[in-house]
Amino acid sequence: MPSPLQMTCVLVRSTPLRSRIHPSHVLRPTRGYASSSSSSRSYAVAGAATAGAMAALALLGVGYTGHVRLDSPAEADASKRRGGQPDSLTGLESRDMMFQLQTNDSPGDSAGRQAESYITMEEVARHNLSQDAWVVVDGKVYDVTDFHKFHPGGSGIIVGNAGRDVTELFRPVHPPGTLENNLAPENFKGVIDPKEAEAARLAFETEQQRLQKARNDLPPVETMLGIEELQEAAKTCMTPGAIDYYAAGALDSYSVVNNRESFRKCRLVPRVLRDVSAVRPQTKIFGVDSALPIYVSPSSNALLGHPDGELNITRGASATGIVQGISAVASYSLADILNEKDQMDEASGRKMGMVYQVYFQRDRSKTEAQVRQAVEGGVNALVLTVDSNVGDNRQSTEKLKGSRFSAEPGPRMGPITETPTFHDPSLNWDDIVWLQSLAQGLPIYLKGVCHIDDVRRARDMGLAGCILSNHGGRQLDQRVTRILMRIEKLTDPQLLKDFEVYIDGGIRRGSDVLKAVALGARGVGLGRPFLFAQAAYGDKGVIRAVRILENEIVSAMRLLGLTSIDQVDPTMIECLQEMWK
Ligand SMILES: Cc1cc2nc3c(=O)[nH]c(=O)nc-3n(C[C@H](O)[C@H](O)[C@H](O)COP(=O)(O)O)c2cc1C
Repeated sequence: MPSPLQMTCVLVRSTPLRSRIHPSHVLRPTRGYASSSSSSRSYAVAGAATAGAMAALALLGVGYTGHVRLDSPAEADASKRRGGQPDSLTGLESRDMMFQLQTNDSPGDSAGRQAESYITMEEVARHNLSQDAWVVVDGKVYDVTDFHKFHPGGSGIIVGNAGRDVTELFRPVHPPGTLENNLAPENFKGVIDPKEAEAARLAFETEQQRLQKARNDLPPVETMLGIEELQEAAKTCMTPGAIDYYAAGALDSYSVVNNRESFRKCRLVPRVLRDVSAVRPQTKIFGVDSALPIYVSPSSNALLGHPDGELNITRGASATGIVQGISAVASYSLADILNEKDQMDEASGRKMGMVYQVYFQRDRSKTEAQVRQAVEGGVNALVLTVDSNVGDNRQSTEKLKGSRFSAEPGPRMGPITETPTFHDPSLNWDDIVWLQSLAQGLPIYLKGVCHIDDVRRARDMGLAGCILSNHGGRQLDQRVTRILMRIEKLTDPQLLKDFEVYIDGGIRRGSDVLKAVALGARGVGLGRPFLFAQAAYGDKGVIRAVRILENEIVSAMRLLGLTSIDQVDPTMIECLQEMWK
């Protein structure tokens, strides 16, 4: 007969979208516990870890089926407080992910001995350095010292929050199983005092309730009339951290502001007395038919704004006939997104356009695996981003972390002094040949180019095109923001003959799109507008954003005397002299 404290919890995921946890990644709380292996300590760890896992998975909005024996009064009470059933969890159908927590230790009945085994937040706070980094997620403590260097979202976000409870930051952007897939059992250090965990859980829930209410109170999506209005609406139902992640620019955000300003400093010159009864804004982007000369610029962490994240964008892009760019560090896996695309293609009877953005990782085998998966998955083109070979340096983000998580100045030096270990800083032109060998003939575009000589070199290497971009002002601040001037210089008919140039950054109106096209762009990318739109209204927000832009593009085309996109030409734009200074 099993001991009352022999617990087996088997949780099985209900959606097929996420990746499978390998049996070797099963979390075994007792093995990883930092201190002694006394049974009372092991029990405390196992019990709280089980409770924490349940709460975490439920809060992630994922349904599970399974069972758990919670025979200790403390566990039963904790479960009741969470509104759960003390001895069973039943739920949605089971499919593809299994998460097991097991311990066979004998009971320890002393509350004193249990408390002894907890890790305090004070102790966690001592591990706040890049060479000694612990974090708390759902009341459990993890040592992420080795892992943070390889974090796809950058080392800085982890090191900047080392020594703290990161549940609120972690949960919205990581699918279940992330910790188990990336950390060894030894990295699990134990659990924090349930009182402290409870306080963190309550704070999290209060914030979730606030956000849910704000989401319910959003005005109907049809009332949104402009991209910036959509963005502002989204901010009302996002955490300050999420808003900052989407909106922030590097250092002084000079480039973010100037991306927007540069469009305002150009004016359109209409032609009159032309029959504009039938206007066709359609064009080809990345070799694919597109309803409009716009595409979704690949951007990470859509999940931060909405639980369906990038899938919202896939649905919205498919419904409106525009191309979706997938970030190499998207919050949903490429497999999930391709799966969603297949479903949308089947439902609509046409194939949506999709391009995959590549980062060169230090571990080339990972880059190779991603590229192969994208090519085999049927994407239309590869976009290699070449402007991000260091970690993020967003000052507003650093400040926010400080105020939200600690009053202490604490060492937050990740982004500034750490050598990035995810991005390969040795990336150079020779590597392009390697990417070409993997691409199996798919067109490759370079994203993040500004200098005319780099554009020429890309063309000479047989690439399909370049995206003139400063990464939405998120990388090198003060990087050239007069990108329209650059593109004008590119209106060398020979250069643009067989080579496509795109532009992104600060495009918020249909007139901005036409200005870029007038200066020689094949099309334009938008990053933040789609992130925010889906954050507020899911796929409906994405569709609304496209409809807003479509409406503006078509009406501007009529007013400019244009019936098709190829009629837009450089004589229809004047840029203010100050732009060229
Ligand atoms: C939150 C966020 C995440 C981004 N992630 C990526 C990324 O993973 N890869 C990439 O090439 N560009 C990324 N970008 C840059 C966008 O692709 C695009 O260049 C930029 O957002 C365009 O500026 P806009 O936001 O003003 O439209 C990101 C931008 C934002 C705002």
